[in-house]
Amino acid sequence: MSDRVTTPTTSGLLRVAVPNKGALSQAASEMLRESGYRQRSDSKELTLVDVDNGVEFFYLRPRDIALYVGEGTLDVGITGRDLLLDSGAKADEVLELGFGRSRFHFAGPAGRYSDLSQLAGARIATSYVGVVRSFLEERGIEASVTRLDGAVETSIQLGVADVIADVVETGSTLRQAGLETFGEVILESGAVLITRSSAVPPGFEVFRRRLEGVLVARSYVMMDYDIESAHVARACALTPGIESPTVSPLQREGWVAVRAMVPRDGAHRLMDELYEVGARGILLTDIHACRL
Ligand SMILES: Nc1ncnc2c1ncn2[C@@H]1O[C@H](COP(=O)(O)OP(=O)(O)OP(=O)(O)O)[C@@H](O)[C@H]1O
Ligand SMILES: O=P(O)(O)OC[C@H]1O[C@H](OP(=O)(O)OP(=O)(O)O)[C@H](O)[C@@H]1O
Ligand SMILES: [Mg+2]
Repeated sequence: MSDRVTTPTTSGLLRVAVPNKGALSQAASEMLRESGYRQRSDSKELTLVDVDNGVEFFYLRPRDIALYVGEGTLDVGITGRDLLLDSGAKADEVLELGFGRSRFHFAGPAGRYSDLSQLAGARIATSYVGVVRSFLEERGIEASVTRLDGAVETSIQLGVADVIADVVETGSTLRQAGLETFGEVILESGAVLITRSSAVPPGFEVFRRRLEGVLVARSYVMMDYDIESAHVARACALTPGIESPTVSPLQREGWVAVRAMVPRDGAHRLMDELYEVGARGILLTDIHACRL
């Protein structure tokens, strides 16, 4: 990152685009709040300045965010990978944010389609024309693609399309429409942080590190325990921490206290294993923020 070019912004504030509504909006604002930034309290607010943290937030449609960032109008954005790819904007994904995960699929009436070769000559409805066209082109499949704004599942029932290509999360919308996916996943999506790698704005690294800190804080917990010095090596092998565990002497002769960050997943199993090797007073605590 350090070899990237930086360009000054006119206001001196980092200009950040945040989804104003939809599937990514709430989780994006929550993550920013956890990163120490002010967030709007009213969903009608369109912009918000956080002078103390050197950031100005613009609440925009997630589909438009990649365009603003790609053109350099805004410095940074949070949007979906599928929307970034669909836009063809010259913005780059720099961090996956761990929410808004979905898969992009072709789907048709249950039982009718099983293979992508059946797409040849089909009428495909989608809100993601860019993604679908490049997928078909790469495979040399000729089909007609129609752009719809949303609720694409209904287009088949209405006779406008034979097949749809859309975001699938739980699959319940497809099921309700009597549709099922077929063929390989077109792409795996999720919320991502984007910027222009060719012109990284000042203040971007601090912003990225704050969000990364939240990701780490969410996926790790702090583990503390006491153990006899004779067993500490075995215990530390189970809890190596990020750099290395902290081992401090206890008042009680021959015992030490150990502190290490451990992955949240499997932390309870780890507590069982630590108990087995002699650890006692084992505590798990949440981490609220972190810089590694
Ligand atoms: N269950 C979901 N439904 C829709 N989008 C989801 C879901 N889960 C994650 N996403 C992601 O959210 C982004 C699209 O956001 P959203 O659906 O809110 O926008 P939109 O379809 O343009 O607007 P709206 O649905 O409010 O008209 C995409 O990146 C998409 O992959
Ligand atoms: O697999 P599921 O959990 O059912 O979620 C997927 C559905 O959610 C989104 O619709 P959205 O509510 O954004 O409406 P839209 O289609 O009008 O964009 C998406 O377009 C699918 O229709
Ligand atoms: Mg939608």
